[in-house]
Amino acid sequence: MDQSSISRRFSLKKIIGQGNFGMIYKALDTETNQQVAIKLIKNRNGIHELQNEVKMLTRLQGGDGIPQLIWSDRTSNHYVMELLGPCVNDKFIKLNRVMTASNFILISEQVLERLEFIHNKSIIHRDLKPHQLVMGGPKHKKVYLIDFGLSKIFESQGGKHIPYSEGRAFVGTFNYASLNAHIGIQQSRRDDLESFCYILAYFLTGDLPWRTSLVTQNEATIKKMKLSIKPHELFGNEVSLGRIFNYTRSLKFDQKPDYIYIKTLLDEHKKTISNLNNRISWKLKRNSSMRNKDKNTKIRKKRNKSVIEKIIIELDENDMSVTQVNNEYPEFKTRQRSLRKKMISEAPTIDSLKITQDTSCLLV
Ligand SMILES: Nc1ncnc2c1ncn2[C@@H]1O[C@H](COP(=O)(O)OP(=O)(O)OP(=O)(O)O)[C@@H](O)[C@H]1O
Repeated sequence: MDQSSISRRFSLKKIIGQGNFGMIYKALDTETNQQVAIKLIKNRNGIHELQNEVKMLTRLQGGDGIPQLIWSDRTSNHYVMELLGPCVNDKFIKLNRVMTASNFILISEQVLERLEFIHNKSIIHRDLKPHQLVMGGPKHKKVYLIDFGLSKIFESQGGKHIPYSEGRAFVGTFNYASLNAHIGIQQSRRDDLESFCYILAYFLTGDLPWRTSLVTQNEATIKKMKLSIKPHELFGNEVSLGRIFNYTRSLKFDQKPDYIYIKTLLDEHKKTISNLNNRISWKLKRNSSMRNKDKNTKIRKKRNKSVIEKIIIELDENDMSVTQVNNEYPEFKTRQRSLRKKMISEAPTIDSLKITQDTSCLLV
């Protein structure tokens, strides 16, 4: 399908999200009369990530909690996918970073399932963070994993794992990256699982040890803190969660994680929860036994941040929660240059979006 037919088929409505690379638009698919989401790169530098994302999503199609790809083209600066609901992190922030114990376990289990699925498809995510978890499916009750722009295939069809290497450029997000990612070791399945642990700690306690002050919000300090971090500093008395962290840190570079073992540890945590719901719900009941906030007051650090500091950290207005990608990153550097050149010359820019008077947009 060429650019003109896509402009006839999809009518852009409004911006519903944006990240480093892309703008996400809500749009109407006039062929099916369905609401869809269109990811359009902000500028031509994002073309590599977009192309990579389409490749990964194509491989992952059909997976539970993976956005359905509706339209894509190798040379285009956008692709169309199913429209999802609110971002889990936005919901969490709106609730003053308090998550019910029930939501916590349901979300954790689903994220683990997504990771096992993508790993079984030979893909590592490499940029896992709460911002990449979006509610979707019927009544928005399911957790979807999004943003595969930095993902990578870690094994060949014959099952040969990518080789261990050091001195890699950092790729990912400082607040949630594994220690090895900071050190420059080639990432593998274990790194996704370590990021998973940081997400768990963030949802459980409302913060991460390096996220509590602007003084610690720099890469060198985050890396230093991750070097010596102990499970109880992340998870307090939640021993089974701490054991997940220890396990992920013990994994060898090319080792297949034992997802069943991790699930067993999540189950142990689950047993301590009363009032367990079977579906994720964002209606916060004032029932202390359901609130991680009350359960984990000890590890919720006393927050005596200044108002400005609080705003900067909580809105993730510093770079530590923003995806970092080095333009010199080898994978993007070694892409077929001819194809790259072709895409860059053909790809329309965001300027080619015309906003019509009724504030809906059209791709022209
Ligand atoms: N299919 C979708 N339906 C609804 N909202 C979406 C969809 N995809 C993404 N979003 C929203 O848009 C936001 C940005 O999307 P995404 O993370 O893919 O962009 P990005 O530019 O790759 O971000 P990053 O800077 O993390 O790399 C998400 O956090 C989410 O809130």
